[in-house]
Amino acid sequence: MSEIEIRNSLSEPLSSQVLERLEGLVDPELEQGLVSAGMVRALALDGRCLQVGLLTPYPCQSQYRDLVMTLTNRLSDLPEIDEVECEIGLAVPSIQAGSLAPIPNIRNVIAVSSGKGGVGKSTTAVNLALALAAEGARVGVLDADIYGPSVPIMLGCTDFRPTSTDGKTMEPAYAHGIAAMSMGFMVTEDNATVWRGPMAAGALVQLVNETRWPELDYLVVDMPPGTGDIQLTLSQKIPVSGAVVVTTPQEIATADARKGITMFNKVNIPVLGIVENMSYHLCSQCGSKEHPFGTGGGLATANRYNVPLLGELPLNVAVREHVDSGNPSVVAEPDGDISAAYRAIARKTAASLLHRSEPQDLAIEITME
Ligand SMILES: Nc1ncnc2c1ncn2[C@@H]1O[C@H](COP(=O)(O)OP(=O)(O)OP(=O)(O)O)[C@@H](O)[C@H]1O
Repeated sequence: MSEIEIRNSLSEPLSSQVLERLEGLVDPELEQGLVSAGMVRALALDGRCLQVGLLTPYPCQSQYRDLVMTLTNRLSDLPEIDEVECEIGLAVPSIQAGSLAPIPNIRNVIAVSSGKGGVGKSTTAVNLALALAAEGARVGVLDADIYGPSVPIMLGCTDFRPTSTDGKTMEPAYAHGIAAMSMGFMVTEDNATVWRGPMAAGALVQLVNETRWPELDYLVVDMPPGTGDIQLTLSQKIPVSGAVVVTTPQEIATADARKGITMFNKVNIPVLGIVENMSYHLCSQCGSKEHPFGTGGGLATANRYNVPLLGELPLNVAVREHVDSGNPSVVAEPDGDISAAYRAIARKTAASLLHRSEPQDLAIEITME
């Protein structure tokens, strides 16, 4: 990460003592001390109150409270300090993997893909998008699954029809605090299924470019399943910053996930990690953990390609019921275990994007904690 200037009005030796303590605090996803991670931006003393300004480069709002508590504990034993005030802001850098021009207003595009159909790619994409938003980011979702667009149902906006105010671009739908665009808003499934690969890919590229996206930290793209021409064309025509590969644990699914990783490697798109869906099932009778689709396929694939395993989701009837009703688990049960698992995946995905590429520019926004 590039050298970052700290607005520091503390005098020595207090300044060194504070910086040393802040460096001793290691961000769990960036695996660096707060100073080396570039998160410490401002230090000032107002009487005996130490003011600390932090900026995180990835969304992690649910971690702020713990961070502030740990930080306060670490700093308040210094004799000059009675109180610590902490401001935390989010500044997501734009990561561009290839030579394609960025889409206006969109800092990062994250593709969610699966080698095999039916593994829960759309469920993961929608929950990942909502989890990134729940962690503080500005998020949109593009449903590129042209032959089976499920995002309108999953976000509960099937009746939405795009309109245009300038005759050139379409307004996206807004649901649960995120922007969304889907071919499902415009064509019926029956129409789309007769489209050939190049026509479908062309229509999707047009859809992404002709949507009036608001300012977004992340656009999550729910890719069509598989690794054929349409997926390859999309990966080459949309400036994807990184890809998440969804799989179930069994061999037949992980074999297809491997094909997905190979495809992204071929087009130089960093694979941010693997999500293993339907990893296990908790028996509703006795609570025991069962593995209907085997174990360890996601981890083995992650290890083989040296990419992170971003998380494992259980096979849980609530996950299906939530997306079927247009209220994905992250918004239906924000304090539940499944939501926590998706939020952890969101933080890891965003951090993986930082690990795998060099940031290019930074937008700064400060909020009060
Ligand atoms: N963890 C889970 N637990 C229970 N049901 C799930 C889970 N994940 C997904 N499902 C259900 O499995 C079905 C397939 O999921 P989804 O549509 O997300 O898969 P997909 O990989 O996008 O499929 P397609 O290839 O058709 O696009 C849906 O009915 C969904 O509700």
